[in-house]
Amino acid sequence: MIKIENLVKRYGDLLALDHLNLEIDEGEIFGLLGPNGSGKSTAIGCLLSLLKYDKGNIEIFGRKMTPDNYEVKRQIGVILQNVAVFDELTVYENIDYFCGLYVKERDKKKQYVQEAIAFVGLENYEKMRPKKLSGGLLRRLNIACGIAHKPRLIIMDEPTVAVDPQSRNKILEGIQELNKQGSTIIYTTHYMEEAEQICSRIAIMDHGRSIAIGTKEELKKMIKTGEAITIENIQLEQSQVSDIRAIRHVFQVEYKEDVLTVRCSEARHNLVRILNYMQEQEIPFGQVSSQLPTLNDVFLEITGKQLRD
Ligand SMILES: Nc1ncnc2c1ncn2[C@@H]1O[C@H](COP(=O)(O)OP(=O)(O)OP(=O)(O)O)[C@@H](O)[C@H]1O
Repeated sequence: MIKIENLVKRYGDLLALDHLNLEIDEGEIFGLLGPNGSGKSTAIGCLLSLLKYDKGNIEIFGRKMTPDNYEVKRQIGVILQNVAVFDELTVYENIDYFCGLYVKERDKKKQYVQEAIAFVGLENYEKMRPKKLSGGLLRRLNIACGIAHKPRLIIMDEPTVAVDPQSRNKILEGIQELNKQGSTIIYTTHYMEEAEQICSRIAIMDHGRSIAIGTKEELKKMIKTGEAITIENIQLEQSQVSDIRAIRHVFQVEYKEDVLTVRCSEARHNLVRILNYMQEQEIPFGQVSSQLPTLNDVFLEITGKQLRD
C-alpha cells in the first residue's frame, strides 16, 4: 500500500533520512519508533509531499506520491504534532470544517462529524472553543479533525506527547478502533510501550535509517538477550562479578551502585543458576526481578544506546 524506497533527505549538511526503505501493507497499524531526532517526522513530511527530498521514491496506494496528487491526498487523514485547529471556531465547527473539505453531502457530513465527536469523547465540549480545552482534550479535537472523513490511511505523528494518561488511553483505543473499521495507520512515537501495545509491525529508526523492522516478537528474536535479571542491594567482590560473567548463558554483566544486571541468552533456569551462585557464596541481596526483552533492549543491542522512554 505504501512503498518508500531509498529516501534521502538533507537539511544542509545534516542527513535526516539516509536511504530509508519501508513497505506498509493495507490494514496495518505500522509504528515508526525512534528517539527524538531519528527522522520520524521528516519521513512523514516526505511521505505526505510536505517536504521535498533529495533522492528516492514514494508510492501510496500504488501511485507515485507528488505534491499535487489530490486523489491520493483525499484518502489520507493527517494528525501532526502541532495542533492545527481554528481558535475562533467551536469544537463542533472545527470538525465540521475539516470534514467538509472532503465530504460535501450535508447529511453524511453531519453524521460523520457526530461520529468523530463521539469517537474522541468530546460530546460535552461541542460548543467550546479550543482555548478553553485542556491539552489532552485539544489533542483529541486535533485527532477528530483529522479522521472525521474516514480516510483509508491515517498518519499520526506522536499524538500522545504531553497528554494525560486518560486521554492517552482514549487515543490509543481510538487508533485500534479506527484500524478495526478499516483504516491503515502509520504511527510515530518514541514511547516503546505504545508501539508494543498497538502496532502490528514496527520499524525502529535511528539516524534517518530503519535499523530493524518486524512484529514486536520478531524484533525481540533478532537480539541475543532472552532475559535481563536485576538484583538490587547486593555487594559483590570483583572476583564474584567475574564468576557470574562465567555462568552458562550469561553474556553481559553490569554492576553499579549495588545493583547487578545480568543479561542472558534465551534458556531455561537462568535465574535459578544465578541465585544458586549467591546462595553458595552466601551473598545477601534485596529485590530480584527478571524481565523479558523489551524494544529498548532491541534498540540497545543494535545501537549501543538507550531508546529514551
Ligand atoms: N527544518 C529543519 N531544519 C534543519 N534540521 C532539521 C529540520 N527539521 C528536522 N531537522 C533535523 O533532522 C533530524 C531529524 O528530525 P525529525 O524531526 O525528523 O526527527 P524525529 O524522529 O521526528 O524527532 P522528534 O520526535 O523530535 O520530532 C534531526 O536531527 C533534526 O534536528
